Amino acid sequence: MLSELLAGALSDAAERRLTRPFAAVESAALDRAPAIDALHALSPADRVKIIAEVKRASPSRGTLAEISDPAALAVSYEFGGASAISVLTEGRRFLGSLADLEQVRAAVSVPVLRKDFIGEPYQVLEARAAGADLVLLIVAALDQATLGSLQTLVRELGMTALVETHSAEEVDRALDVGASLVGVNARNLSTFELDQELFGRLADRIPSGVVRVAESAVKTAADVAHYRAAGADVVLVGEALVTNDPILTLTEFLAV
Ligand SMILES: O=P(O)(O)OC[C@@H](O)[C@@H](O)c1c[nH]c2ccccc12
Repeated sequence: MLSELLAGALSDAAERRLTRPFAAVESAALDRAPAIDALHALSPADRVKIIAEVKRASPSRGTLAEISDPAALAVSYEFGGASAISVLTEGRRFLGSLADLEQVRAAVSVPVLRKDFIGEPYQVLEARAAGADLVLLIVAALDQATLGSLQTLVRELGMTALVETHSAEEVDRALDVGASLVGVNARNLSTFELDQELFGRLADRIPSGVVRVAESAVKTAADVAHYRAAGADVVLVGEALVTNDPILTLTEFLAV
């Protein structure tokens, strides 16, 4: 499934490139106001931090929410205390777009993450051109050389990579390319199975100085507390926020 998602995202990027060539996206990326320092916004604190996700649908859960106004949702997230906003820009299965990201960027002042299946520099430049401060890089989808070169490009553009892992070996690969923000996704993107204990098993492999992000499988405040107790600096939440009152839910989650 993961390779299919990546292939789809790359083919959609190739399509966009026909009307918006590499050089045009590159100059748009360089023309943007500098990216916000996401590492600072997400740095370890005496309270858990939350990345709140704008997510309409997913291949494993189907349609989650309408979200006709992603900017309004993101404003609620910011008001509710989110430290950053994740925007799913994958169009085929998650029903997102770069336009969603641009609207969110214009509406909030916290860092914004492009959540997509990224495999080539063009997509990183698109992210910066749309105003993203963070880009997701999924270790399982990339060979080590590509992971390293994409992480370098993200840094050169002043952005931060959230490097997503799902095993001890993938955590080591993330650290090998110098990741400063490492995510552990409870969901296996090939089988869609959830393992909420995975973060706890891998957290110790992530050295202090690297920000630890627990991704997926948060339904209740108790789940946030569980990840926090296991060492999460940041928790990334999608479904629970788009299917409930976002401000109330965030307030509850941040009170753990
Ligand atoms: O809706 P949830 O279970 O709270 O999960 C959010 C986020 O972790 C999930 O959307 C996600 C994590 N990694 C991804 C990679 C691609 C697409 C989506 C994701």
